[in-house]
Amino acid sequence: MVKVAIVGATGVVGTKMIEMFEQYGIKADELTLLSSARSAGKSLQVMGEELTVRELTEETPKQGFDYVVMSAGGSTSRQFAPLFEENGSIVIDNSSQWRMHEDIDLIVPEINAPKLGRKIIANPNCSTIQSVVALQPLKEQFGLKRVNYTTYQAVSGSGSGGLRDLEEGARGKAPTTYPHPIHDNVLPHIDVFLENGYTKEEQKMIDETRKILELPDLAVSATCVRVPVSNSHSVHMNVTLENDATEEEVRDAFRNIPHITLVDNPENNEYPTPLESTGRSEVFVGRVRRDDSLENTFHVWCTADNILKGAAQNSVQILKQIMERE
Ligand SMILES: NC(=O)C1=CN([C@@H]2O[C@H](COP(=O)(O)OP(=O)(O)OC[C@H]3O[C@@H](n4cnc5c(N)ncnc54)[C@H](OP(=O)(O)O)[C@@H]3O)[C@@H](O)[C@H]2O)C=CC1
Ligand SMILES: N[C@@H](CC(=O)OP(=O)(O)O)C(=O)O
Repeated sequence: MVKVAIVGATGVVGTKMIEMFEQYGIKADELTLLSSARSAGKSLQVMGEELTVRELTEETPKQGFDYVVMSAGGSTSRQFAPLFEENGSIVIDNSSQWRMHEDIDLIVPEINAPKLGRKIIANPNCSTIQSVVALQPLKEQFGLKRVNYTTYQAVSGSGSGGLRDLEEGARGKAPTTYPHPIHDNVLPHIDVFLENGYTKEEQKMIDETRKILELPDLAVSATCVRVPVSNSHSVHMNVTLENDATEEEVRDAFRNIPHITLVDNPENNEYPTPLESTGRSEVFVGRVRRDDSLENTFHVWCTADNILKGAAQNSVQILKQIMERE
């Protein structure tokens, strides 16, 4: 009897998580949907069945779940993930709370697998996931020396509040999630500002890239920007390789990888866009070109569905990876 719980089931990520369970054929004999008191009692359709959402309380972890997938924010994960772990559950956590802890695995299934030292497994930051998926073949074929990211992040990354600010902002309503209007605007500000002048989102991209790619000394920098796009993040990567390559060799590194789609025909106006990435499982790359201002350096443009590959899909892939191993 396999018991699975989804915490944050009513959120933007949680709702997609339910769809991903179906798509990835996750077999649960008992599925429990959890939220805060706000949504408890609500009904959600899961694989043709109506399930009632229940409130997550300190008693819930004692119910003996085998697997728990959490996407309910950092403070909920901080409080509850260890309680689930103590009660024997394997927890896949979508928040940034545990990612950089030394004994916590930070997993992108196309790149690495959990060692399961701890029963909490962290799902990386959304912009980082799509970026490392694109960087991995370059690392394998040419070696990586340096990466500079600039992101163009969709409002769905801020959950239902971000989507509301964009939609209602178009009708002149003041924002409640962002400090400035996002409609007709661009904000060089995602997550909180740190003492070093970077935002936490930028620092997450730097730290998590090094951890996932197992390159602790990789030179990485990032500027993260919120744009008035509903869904799918775009990342511009300026990548310096250890060994030089031609533009075509860099493009070839992306070809024939099932989870990467190369779209790079500028002569026909063909390149990845967030609109085309939405609803798709792969990471898209294109606009590959040499950066003549630095040795062995290339520009790569990358888009992906931040709620799918950046969150729900990656978490469910981790769950499947673990279930198939056990
Ligand atoms: N990998 C990544 O980069 C990403 C990670 N995330 C993570 O997932 C989280 C949720 O994102 P998203 O779905 O977009 O946000 P939403 O605001 O759309 O949804 C939040 C969900 O969390 C639930 N929740 C909030 N507080 C509690 C609580 N105390 N106990 C139980 N449930 C609670 C909400 O329940 P209710 O309906 O009752 O309010 C709701 O289901 C983020 O905060 C982030 O940590 C999100 C996007 C990308
Ligand atoms: N920060 C991401 C979403 C998110 O929740 O990220 P994290 O899990 O790293 O806090 C965005 O706003 O697009």
